Parts: sequence; structure tokens; C-alpha cells
Amino acid sequence: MFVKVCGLSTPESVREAVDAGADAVGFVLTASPRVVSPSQVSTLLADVPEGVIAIGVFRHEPVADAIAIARAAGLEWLQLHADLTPQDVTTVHDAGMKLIRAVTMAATADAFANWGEEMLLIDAAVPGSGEAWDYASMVDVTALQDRKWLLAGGLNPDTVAHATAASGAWGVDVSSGVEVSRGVKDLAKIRAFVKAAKG
Ligand SMILES: O=C(O)c1ccccc1NCC(=O)[C@H](O)[C@H](O)COP(=O)(O)O
Repeated sequence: MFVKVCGLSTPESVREAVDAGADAVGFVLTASPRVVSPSQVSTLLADVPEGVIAIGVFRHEPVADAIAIARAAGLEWLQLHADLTPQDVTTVHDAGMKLIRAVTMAATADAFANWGEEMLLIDAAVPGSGEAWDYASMVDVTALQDRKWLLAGGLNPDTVAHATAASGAWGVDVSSGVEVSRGVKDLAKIRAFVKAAKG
């Protein structure tokens, strides 16, 4: 099970996620209680070893702006929460970067199709809100079979195992469910989440 821990903003939380066995860490570079600056990300990357994917998270920014900001931060992966087109995926790849394309659970069938992105993220209506949804509604979506897709939205250490079993997700992404308050990560919850997700 691929595990991404998102919304990290301190060296301690990055180290905890990495040490617990997270496969990816996310840095929010858009308006959010979890926002970090590109220069903060550059510093935090010192605690991300090779083999762990570091991802810049954006919402509604033009794709070219997200690419420029991520590049300034030293990131090679983008997570874009926006109304994208297949051409946007090509734009990211032409920039030499990799993409997690985020859609909501209410997306149309076309949005679940494979546009060539490295991973698809299926999230609640409002990203980073901690809002859970009916994860089992994804289990019969044929476009997701054999795909690298991440489940997100309201997951926590107590729910993640059941949620992945119910949805058939390839991986998971969490932020609110490993926090003590909005934007403040709880190190013990990070560890517990990764352990529960990986079984
Ligand atoms: O975290 C935010 O505030 C945020 C703002 C704008 C775009 C994306 C954002 N976060 C993305 C994530 O943290 C995860 O991909 C996911 O939405 C986590 O959801 P949850 O575990 O429900 O907080």
C-alpha cells in the first residue's frame, strides 16, 4: 500500500513520516492553513531521503505557475487540484515533472480515465477538509482497475484499513486525520496511520 502524508510543514513531521515508512510527503504551496513557502520546502527536503517522493500541492493555480513554484522549491512532482485537461498532463511532462491529478469522488467518468498522469487522487469535495465520503463507491469503477490511484478525504488511523479494503485503492493520502488541530501534525498519529495503512 502506497502511503502519502500531506500538509507537512516542520522537519519533525517530515522525519516522522519518513521514519514511519511513508512513500511520499506533500507540501501545500497554495492557500491553506498548511501553506509553506518554496524556500521552506527547500529546507524541508533535506529530511526527505531518495526513494521518498516529495510533492508540491496546488489548487486552481495555472499549470505554468504551479510548475514554476514547484521548480523554485526543488520539487519534481506536482499534485494539482483543478479542472485539468489531458493537455495539462502533457504540459507537466514536457516540463520534466510528474503529476498526481486530483479529482473529486463526484467527478464524471471521463475524469477517472487514464490521461497519462503518474497517479490519480480521488478526494472529498474540498481537499484537506477532513471530510469522509462513501469510499466503497469506487470499487466498481472499471477505469480505476490496475491504476495507481490514491484514496483521500477524511481518512485516519482508525478508518484507513477498512477504507482501502472497501474501495480497492492502490494507495492512500492523509492530512487532517493525522493532525492535533488544523495544520498542526500529530507525530503519533502519523506513525499510527502509516502502520495501519501498510498493515
Ligand atoms: O491541505 C490543504 O489545505 C489543501 C489545500 C488545497 C489543496 C489541497 C490541499 N490538501 C490536499 C491534501 O492534503 C490531500 O491530498 C487530501 O486532500 C487530504 O485530505 P484530508 O486527509 O481529508 O485532510
